[in-house]
Amino acid sequence: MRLILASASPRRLELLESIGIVPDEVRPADIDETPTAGEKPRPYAKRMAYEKALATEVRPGEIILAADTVVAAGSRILGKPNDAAEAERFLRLLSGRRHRVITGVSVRSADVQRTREVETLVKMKRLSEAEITGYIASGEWRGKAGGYGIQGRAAALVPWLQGSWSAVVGLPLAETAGMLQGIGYARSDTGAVA
Ligand SMILES: Cc1cn([C@H]2C[C@H](O)[C@@H](COP(=O)(O)OP(=O)(O)OP(=O)(O)O)O2)c(=O)[nH]c1=O
Repeated sequence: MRLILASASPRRLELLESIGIVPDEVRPADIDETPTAGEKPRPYAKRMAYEKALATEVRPGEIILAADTVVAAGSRILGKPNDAAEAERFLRLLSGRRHRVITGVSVRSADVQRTREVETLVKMKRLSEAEITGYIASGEWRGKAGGYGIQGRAAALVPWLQGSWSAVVGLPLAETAGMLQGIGYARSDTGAVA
């Protein structure tokens, strides 16, 4: 089986490789990411992962893997900020609060598609003005849901989380490995030990 990672996210590729799963090809999916009216973060993340996998052509012998990560502040969906001002608004919204990070994952073969979502509770400390300014200046908010990356400087802003760290970074590894196995992908397909 050939594994096709339908994602442009460098984090997802690194996470997969960290558990010995090396995609044979990376084929990013381009879909409309607009939420439907009143759509809640959890169903939205699941739908996005489903649609990314569905939008990617699958040939016999291939497995498509796609994911989508959003930050939820209450029922508000925080995606990737468009600019520094929006990233700053997101940080102010999350400051001192518990919030949820939801990652949808979808796997698809020529015969079947399975999709699920994983939710993690994250506590962000109350941020000082200096912390907000410094973080925005670092540029690390770019391309990251909610405007922060827990794998970098923002680790200093998150005292705890409950759930899956890898899901926050972009791919819940235990769940993804299980889903890949369930759809017929063996790690030995990559030459690594099964
Ligand atoms: C919350 C958080 C998100 N992120 C990243 C993971 C995702 O790359 C990104 C959310 O954007 P996504 O839309 O999920 O993914 P993407 O646009 O980067 O890539 P693709 O759609 O092609 O798969 O936010 C972190 O790296 N660290 C974090 O702590």
